[in-house]
Order: sequence, then C-alpha cells, then structure tokens
Amino acid sequence: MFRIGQGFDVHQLVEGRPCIIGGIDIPYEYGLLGHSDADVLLHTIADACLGAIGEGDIGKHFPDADPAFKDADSQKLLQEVWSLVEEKGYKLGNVDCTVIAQAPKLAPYITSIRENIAHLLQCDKEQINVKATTTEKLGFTGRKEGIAAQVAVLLMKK
Ligand SMILES: Nc1ccn([C@@H]2O[C@H](COP(=O)(O)O)[C@@H](O)[C@H]2O)c(=O)n1
Ligand SMILES: C[C@@]1(CO)OP(=O)(O)OP(=O)(O)OC[C@H]1O
Repeated sequence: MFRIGQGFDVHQLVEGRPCIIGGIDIPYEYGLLGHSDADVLLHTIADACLGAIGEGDIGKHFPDADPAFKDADSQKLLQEVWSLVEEKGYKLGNVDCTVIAQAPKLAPYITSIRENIAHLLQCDKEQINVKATTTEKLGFTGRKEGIAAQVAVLLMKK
C-alpha cells in the first residue's frame, strides 16, 4: 500500500540567528526565527511524513509552547518522526523538496543537504531530491523576509 504526504512551512528571516536548512548551517547575514532551530526544510519533511501516516503535524508532536523544544535540533525531531513512520510499518519511496528563497543561493549546499536528509531518513540519496527557487523578488520570500519550503513524500508498506 502507498501513502502520500505533503508539507509546507515558513520561517521569518531575522538578524542574529543561524540559517539552518536541511541540517546544514548556511553562511548568510540573516537566519531563521523559531522556537526550535527553525530548520524550515526539515520541519516540512517531518510534516509531509506525518501527513502520509495520518499522524497530524509537527506541532502536535513537538509543541512550540514546550520549553523542551527551545532551540531544538530539528534533525533529532525528524529522526523521531521517521522512527514513528517505521513503527507504523512504512518504508520510503522518495522525497521531493522545494526551498523557496530569494537568498541565500542554495546551489552550493544542495548536495550536502541531500546527503544529510538521506542520513536522517536512513535511505539512499537517490531517494531524496532537493530543489531551490526564488520567487523573482515577488512576495515575502522575494523581499527576503522569510524562507518557505514545500515537500512531497511517498511511503510504501514494508
Ligand atoms: N535560493 C536559491 C534560489 C534558486 N537557486 C537556483 O537558481 C535557479 C534559478 O532560480 P529561479 O528562481 O530564477 O528559477 C534554481 O533552479 C536553483 O538552481 C538557488 O541555488 N538558490
Ligand atoms: C518544531 C517546532 C517546536 O517549537 O519548531 P518551531 O521553531 O516552533 O517551528 P514551526 O514550524 O513554527 O512549528 C513547529 C514546532 O512544533
């Protein structure tokens, strides 16, 4: 049996925060704001996985009012979500990600991000695809006020 999931998340860009995307600390003058480390891409992958197994969303599992998740490493959160997927008897088909950012330029980091996601989901990197796009300077992403991500995931019964 196949299960499909999709995710969408946004985090604001501010001064004085790291810009962590897909678990990789990207050099940039602004960083992502959140209760956790605000890794917009890993949050979106987690949401897509939770959607695929009918387990709600990341906020249900890791509430943003819980001090336990202050500055949390989203890599650990995604690994917990992935354990839940496996406990429910599913394995990964593929994950397709789009990061929507006017800046920073992500192309130099895409391979590292892809490999890191494959490590976190314990799969081959061929099962992971990561894309980046600007919005041609339009909207909040185009004004560099924030970064968004969209993810689709396909799971299969083991
Ligand atoms: N933050 C970004 C955004 C885009 N890229 C790369 O540039 C290509 C062209 O982007 P457009 O928005 O003009 O279509 C895109 O396909 C990515 O390869 C990037 O590296 N980082
Ligand atoms: C993982 C959490 C934990 O606070 O991270 P946040 O940085 O608050 O990010 P958001 O994507 O707004 O919601 C998910 C939260 O559950």
